[in-house]
Amino acid sequence: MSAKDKSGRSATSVTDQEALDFHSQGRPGKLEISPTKPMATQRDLSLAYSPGVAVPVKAIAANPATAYDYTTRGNMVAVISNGTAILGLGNLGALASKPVMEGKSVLFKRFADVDSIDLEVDTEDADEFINCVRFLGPSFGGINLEDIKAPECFIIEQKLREIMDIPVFHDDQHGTAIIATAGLINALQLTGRDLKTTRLVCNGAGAAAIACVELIKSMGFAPENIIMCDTKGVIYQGRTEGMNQWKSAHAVKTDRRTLEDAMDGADVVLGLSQKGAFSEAMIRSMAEKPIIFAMANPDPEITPEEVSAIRDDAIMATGRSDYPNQVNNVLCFPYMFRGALDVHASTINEAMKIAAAEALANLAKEDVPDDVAAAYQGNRPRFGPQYIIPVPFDPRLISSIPVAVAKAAMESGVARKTLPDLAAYGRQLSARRDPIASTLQRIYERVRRQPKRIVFAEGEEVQMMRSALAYVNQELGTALLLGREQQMREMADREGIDLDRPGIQIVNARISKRTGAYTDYLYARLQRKGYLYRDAQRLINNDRNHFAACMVALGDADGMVTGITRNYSTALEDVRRCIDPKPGHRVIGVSLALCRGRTVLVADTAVHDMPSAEELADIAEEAAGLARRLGYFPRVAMLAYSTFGHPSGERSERVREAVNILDRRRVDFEYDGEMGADVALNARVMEQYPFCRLSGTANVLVMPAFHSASISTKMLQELGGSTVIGPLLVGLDKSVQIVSMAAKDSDIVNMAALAAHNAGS
Ligand SMILES: NC(=O)C1=CN([C@@H]2O[C@H](COP(=O)(O)OP(=O)(O)OC[C@H]3O[C@@H](n4cnc5c(N)ncnc54)[C@H](OP(=O)(O)O)[C@@H]3O)[C@@H](O)[C@H]2O)C=CC1
Ligand SMILES: CC(=O)C(=O)O
Ligand SMILES: [Mg+2]
Repeated sequence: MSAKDKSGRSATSVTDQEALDFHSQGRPGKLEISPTKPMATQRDLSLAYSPGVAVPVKAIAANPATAYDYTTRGNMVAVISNGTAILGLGNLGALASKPVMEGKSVLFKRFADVDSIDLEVDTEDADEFINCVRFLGPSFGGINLEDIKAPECFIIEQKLREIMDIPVFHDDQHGTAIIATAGLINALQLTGRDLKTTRLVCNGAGAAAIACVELIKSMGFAPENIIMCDTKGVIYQGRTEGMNQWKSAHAVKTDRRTLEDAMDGADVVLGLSQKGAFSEAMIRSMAEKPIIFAMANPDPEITPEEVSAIRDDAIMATGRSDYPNQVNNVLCFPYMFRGALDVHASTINEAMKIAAAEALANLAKEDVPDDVAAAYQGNRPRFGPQYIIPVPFDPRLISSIPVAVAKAAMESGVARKTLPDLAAYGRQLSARRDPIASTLQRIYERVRRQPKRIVFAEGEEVQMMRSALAYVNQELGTALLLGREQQMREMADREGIDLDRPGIQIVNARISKRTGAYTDYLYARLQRKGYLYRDAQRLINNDRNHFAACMVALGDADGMVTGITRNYSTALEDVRRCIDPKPGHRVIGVSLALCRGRTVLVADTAVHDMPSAEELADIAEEAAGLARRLGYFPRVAMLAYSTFGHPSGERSERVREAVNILDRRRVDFEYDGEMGADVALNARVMEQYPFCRLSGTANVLVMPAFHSASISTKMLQELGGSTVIGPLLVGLDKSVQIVSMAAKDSDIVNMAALAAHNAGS
């Protein structure tokens, strides 16, 4: 199975059911709001609310600029829509637009650490809409208008820009225009074209299309070389049907009347219209090395498969993430607002848009460093027809685009705050991205390059079936579902799960031809531990964890995931009966705790109850190794209740001795201790120990005992709002992951992907 087909399509397609489940599981929707200040004591209440809150109120009344210091305004953007042009789905109303708007808000946070809330305004009347939004200015640092149809969007945006003193940015217009222009600059360069003589057709004359054509013209395209089309065909001078002032501004003198006529001999076509609008004949009639941006969402005007079936000289882009060259405004709006907010910009002007387009275009030409390569679907892309624009997961976007935007805002006089050191600003921006999201993305991409056979041991459980399907749908490899076929099929039918999807295999232990081999293998391992042959036989016949682990041990599967029907330690015992530690390694559990853009690995959260000093040193080595494999530079803190000898105590001595052992082993990673968690995680506290050998706050925490590891990760999850992944099993000779009994589908798929990833390392 390959991760990409001929058109370069990668494997991120999802089923309708998966999309619905994703949105409905847990807390419905994709967003929640959480406080940033403690609200625990009477004092907190007095500060946050009456009487303390009166102080910032008066300060803001006296000087409105201080709202950026005392409230969320400076990092808060509203995503506002009336749902009249939801993606390319048309006018489905304000309520139906909510999933897209929540999605945009989440992308703001994920990609640029901008807080955002969606507001759906239930009117199609431009004046009513303007009246609703115009009074919201004090709440936000910026307004991102979304999926509002033309021509009302032009009136709405223009009016709001005039009356509001914060950036108002219609993403479908300008976000799209910036990305399309960046991609086009690069595609023109690759095909050796001069923008002054290039002939371009833009299909669609709505929000996105008009803005694209305007920005392209401002970059130097000749107006007479651009033909726009809409549902009525070519927009020519003198046309009266279906016109408005924004279309008229781009009407050209031409005899061409249809999209077919317009595309004949054209160098470039931009699709900002609807699914399937381009025919094969139209694409055939274009000039040599045509540039085709089919940007309608969710389905493009023509697919890359259709184009590659008829021509092999095209540069092709779509708005989707599962093909190369994703020309989508997600590459722009988070970073545009990041830069604008950070200089308290009063507006987003042409200079800022052009700066963003140029920065994006230039980024695609830069060499891709190692830590970035993994974001690129497993390949190190080189500037060329399949790579004209960075992908949304490129971690360099956050540190380059906002810098260009902020600089342009300062130079063009719309910044109300000056950033004196842009290089330092760039470095601060890098720290804002969420490292685990990139890490998981990287893991998925690596697995797609080398798909693996993972056995889902509890195959009769509905979560396991769903996870197996998702595993296969994401082209991570083959899912081997262990269980009784009839029971599984009945359950799958009831739940609407397609078990006949290529890539899913049902393995029935009772009728498997491998039962004998597994029993022999297990008996050979257990015969001197009090087990008879028939005991081994019973374990293989009746226990899915033993059967699955033997499949992995004997090479019939590459990895295994289990855990929802049996507690962690029981499942681990089952597995350990069949699989040994990797020679020279120790089996441990490592949890990944993700909180506020920071990821720490915590060990050992699964195996050692009260580790000795020697064992603690082993745990540090295993955890540092995992950190490295996940792409981190390990900085290991050996935690205790004391810090560097104070207060002294027997338990801390064990941790200190572990540090000495690591010294003697001359390990090749940073470590120090013993230290408290505050010293390990807080740079200011760590400064009080200038001799500490860690070059920054720790990203690997070795806990002194299982109970402290377990208690602290669970507290982080329940009280600290952290996401905790794992424990990941490390150190086994074969790849096995055990999920918690409460695991959701998405947790299981992540663990299956991690099992597949480890099977390859
Ligand atoms: N990749 C990206 O980042 C983005 C993609 N888009 C996509 O662009 C498309 C348009 O969005 P938007 O501009 O916001 O919507 P609008 O409703 O503002 O505009 C739609 C335009 O498309 C035209 N149109 C519709 N169907 C056809 C067709 N078959 N042939 C020619 N023209 C057609 C309409 O013509 P008429 O004027 O005659 O009604 C109208 O001019 C959507 O598919 C959207 O998903 C939008 C923003 C970003
Ligand atoms: C991507 C986007 O904003 C759209 O298709 O409307
Ligand atoms: Mg949109």
